[in-house]
Amino acid sequence: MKPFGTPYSDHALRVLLLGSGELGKEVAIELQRYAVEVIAVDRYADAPAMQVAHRSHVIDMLDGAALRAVIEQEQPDLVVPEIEAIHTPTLVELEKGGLRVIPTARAAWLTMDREGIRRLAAEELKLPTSRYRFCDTEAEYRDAVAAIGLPFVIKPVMSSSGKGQSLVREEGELQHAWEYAQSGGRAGKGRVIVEGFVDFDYEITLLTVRHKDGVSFCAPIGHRQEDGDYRESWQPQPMSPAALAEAQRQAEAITGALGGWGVFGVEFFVKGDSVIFSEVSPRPHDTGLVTLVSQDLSEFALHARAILGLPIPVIRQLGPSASCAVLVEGEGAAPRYHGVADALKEADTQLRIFGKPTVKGRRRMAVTLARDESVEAAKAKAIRAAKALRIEL
Ligand SMILES: Nc1ncnc2c1ncn2[C@@H]1O[C@H](COP(=O)(O)OP(=O)(O)OP(=O)(O)O)[C@@H](O)[C@H]1O
Ligand SMILES: NCC(=O)N[C@@H]1O[C@H](COP(=O)([O-])[O-])[C@@H](O)[C@H]1O
Ligand SMILES: [Mg+2]
Repeated sequence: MKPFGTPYSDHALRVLLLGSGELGKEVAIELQRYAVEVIAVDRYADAPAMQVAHRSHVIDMLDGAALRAVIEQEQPDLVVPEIEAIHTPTLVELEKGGLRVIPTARAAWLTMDREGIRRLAAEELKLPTSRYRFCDTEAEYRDAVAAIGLPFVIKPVMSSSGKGQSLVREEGELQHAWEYAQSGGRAGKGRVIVEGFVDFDYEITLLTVRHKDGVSFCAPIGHRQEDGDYRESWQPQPMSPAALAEAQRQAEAITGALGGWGVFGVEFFVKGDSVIFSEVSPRPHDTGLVTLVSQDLSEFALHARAILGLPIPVIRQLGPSASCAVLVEGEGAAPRYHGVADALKEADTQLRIFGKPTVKGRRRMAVTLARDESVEAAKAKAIRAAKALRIEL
């Protein structure tokens, strides 16, 4: 890596963020602390990370030509994907020509699509997963359902935050779930995965950092999901030593196979001592927002250090902590936030408002963060803070 430089100069260390949501905003802030020049890209203007970046571009990141053009124009030292929905074959091509993609272009390519990562995890690495089938047509879907049985989960192969995802418990829900998967994905109609429902005691994200000196794990993060999207997360999630060791083994296997440097959010279902791999993000994870208060180095600070080739000698967990996502539903632009003072009145409480410019449907707009004597108390406090907020559309 070349020396650290000065933004706006010809020797600036330049990072191009592909995706500029709430997670990218925190990564941008952490990179700015090292005077890295940050260029934020997303599909719409005034996205959260664009508001703290040195400059920004609005492009369709699924358009290979548009993606190539912005990278050629900006000549970044590092390209940092922040979402899945990117034309990753273009990143693979450009990497061959010397472009550095975080963690690797292959990792971004394999995880943009549920099929790539599921086949790597289950078929190559033999990690335990739910039963699964991929289908392109409604007839194949009906066959998959017959093979896998009820209940099952259906998801578009390209989607995140639960978009297009349904849990199907009864025959009568089959048709609607198929139609929702066809309309709800980020890249339009097409292929879906049908997964057998995993009956778990709890689920975790194991933040795994691959950096110049090896692999570090954060304490496990527990979370609760609704409609495939996270509502609360907490750290540390209590686990048996056997389950934690097994989760770490699988996380090391999957992140090692993906390679490169950076933070990975490895998701598992846990029942007793048995640990089932679900999926992995080769980047900071939404449930990891809790690390903004639960660790001395948040997942965003860790990502910045890892990708810049800096050391991570220790990660300090600061005690029981929680985060609560603040969602709004409706339609409008430039929302107003009421009750901020109320949300912050309790000790050890924090808030991040992302500054998303518009809402259409349901959207995560902010997160509350809290620490307390126990994970339960921290969670209750973060929920109270979130309830104190009112978003006016
Ligand atoms: N096979 C399954 N069995 C049981 N629960 C599941 C299964 N698949 C998904 N879920 C539930 O739905 C949640 C979201 O699923 P998943 O992580 O695959 O979706 P996603 O859209 O990729 O979400 P994100 O991008 O936010 O991680 C899981 O955290 C879990 O609670
Ligand atoms: N589970 C993935 C996740 O949380 N991704 C985060 O949400 C943003 C998209 O939000 P939006 O849908 O409100 O634009 C992404 O840019 C990323 O920060
Ligand atoms: Mg997930």
